[in-house]
Amino acid sequence: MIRLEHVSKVYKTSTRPALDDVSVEMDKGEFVFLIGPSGSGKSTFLRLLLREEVPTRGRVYVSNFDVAKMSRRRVPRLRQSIGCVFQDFRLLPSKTVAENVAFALEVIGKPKNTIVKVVPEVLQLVGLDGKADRFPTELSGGEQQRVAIARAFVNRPLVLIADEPTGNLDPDTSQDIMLLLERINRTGTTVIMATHDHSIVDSMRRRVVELSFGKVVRDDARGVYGVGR
Ligand SMILES: Nc1ncnc2c1ncn2[C@@H]1O[C@H](COP(=O)(O)OP(=O)(O)OP(=O)(O)O)[C@@H](O)[C@H]1O
Repeated sequence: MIRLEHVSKVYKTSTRPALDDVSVEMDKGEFVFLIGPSGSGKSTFLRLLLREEVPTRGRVYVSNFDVAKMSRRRVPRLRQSIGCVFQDFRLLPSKTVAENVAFALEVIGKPKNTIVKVVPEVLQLVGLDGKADRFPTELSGGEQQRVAIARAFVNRPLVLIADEPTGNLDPDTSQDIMLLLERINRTGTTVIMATHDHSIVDSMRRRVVELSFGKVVRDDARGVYGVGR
């Protein structure tokens, strides 16, 4: 599903590689935590999957896309197969909950009758039925993140990338969001989550890929955040 082969990334303005000879494979339906200290290369890893950056060396494959080599014209199709959730939610403030989710489908040209059908379904899945007509400012942080997850998932992506999705949430709300990501993972969607949250990683016991100075220094099938540290 996802494969990096000897991937290095050196940004133009930097001497040290952000990623340094990374080879890793993630299968369909896996739930993977990407951990490591600030600056270890997690965001760079995720940006390469989305073709927001291209590697300096190596190959990146997502599903049947040869991501680094594909033409610019095909990039939107790659991005349609990857849903993204961020720490800061990134909702459109002038649109309601339902409109935020619907917008993700409108921009990829889905017909109106499909949108009218699937938006309520996904809002129910994330536990937001009844809040469809609220604006983001009228929601709690946890509810806003649920909208962001609904928006990322409504097109049933193959992969869901979550970059610090619980970074702005309290521990209880974070647990609720993790339950939701687990539920989405159970539908067969591969979930890759970058996080600094020790307790979440320790409680979930999923695959842990740890980066340090751009290298993969650990890859545990059912890992915890820190081993002997
Ligand atoms: N656009 C860029 N231009 C130059 N250097 C960059 C750029 N983006 C990241 N870097 C550098 O690449 C390295 C890896 O950064 P990256 O953002 O991937 O780390 P991270 O693990 O996601 O960190 P954090 O946990 O703080 O988000 C760092 O040294 C960073 O300064």
